[in-house]
Amino acid sequence: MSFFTVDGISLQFGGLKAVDSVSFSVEKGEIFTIIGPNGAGKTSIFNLISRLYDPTSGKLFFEGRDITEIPAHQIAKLGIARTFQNIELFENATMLANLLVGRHCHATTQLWQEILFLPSVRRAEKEHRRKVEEVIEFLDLQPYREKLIAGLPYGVRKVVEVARALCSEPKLILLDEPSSGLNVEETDDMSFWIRDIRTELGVTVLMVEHDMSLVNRVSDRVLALNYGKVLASGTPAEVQAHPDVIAAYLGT
Ligand SMILES: Nc1ncnc2c1ncn2[C@@H]1O[C@H](COP(=O)(O)OP(=O)(O)OP(=O)(O)O)[C@@H](O)[C@H]1O
Repeated sequence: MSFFTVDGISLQFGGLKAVDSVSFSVEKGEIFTIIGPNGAGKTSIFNLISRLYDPTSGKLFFEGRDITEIPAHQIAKLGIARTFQNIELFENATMLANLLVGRHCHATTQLWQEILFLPSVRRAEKEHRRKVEEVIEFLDLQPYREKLIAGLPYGVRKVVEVARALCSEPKLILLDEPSSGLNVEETDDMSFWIRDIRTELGVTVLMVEHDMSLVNRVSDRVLALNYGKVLASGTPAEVQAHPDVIAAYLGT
């Protein structure tokens, strides 16, 4: 069985099939990208995987386990983290505080233990801080540790969003349009981070992306969607040469 499998999943909003019987599998260590024109259903698939939406039909499997009915708050604990297209950080908190929130799924201490500040609480805090510092180092975010998110340039906030997801120590990371809003140089940097996340941290990457230069540089395999349905899947070159994909992008 594959590392992660989407099996015949559908999502209906009233009369609209946003996702229509989509199936695909991601292998451990892959960078797998979903592409498609606006409204194709890409973000809806991410929202299904992170369990923000319940599928109308179909199943999701992670490491051989059926996760279709796992509640959203337990998904991070299983080892799946995500970023959002429109950056979801606490604007008026420091970067460090935002990254510590990313450790929430590893919280093991109870409120009463925290009030008494028991040794177990101090040990857990040290461990959270150690992990967060590792991620800060990995993504070269040292200069921004104590800065408020609201004061950071957009390109840095995009990297902090990735950092927050990495702080939960995921096995699978979902990146929703990591290059959106970035300039060419920042997109270049993002492509290096994505490859390093796979190569150095061993995290499997499932990404939604519009920038085809980034898609071509980092993806092992690509899945193209339109109107909620799979048009083609394969290597980036195979998918982009597929007549249905060309027609969807040209709007013919
Ligand atoms: N909460 C919702 N209620 C009703 N319709 C929705 C909802 N969310 C998405 N849709 C519709 O479902 C379809 C798929 O939307 P989705 O956001 O998944 O597409 P997308 O491929 O991510 O698009 P984009 O590239 O523009 O982000 C669209 O027709 C959209 O209007």
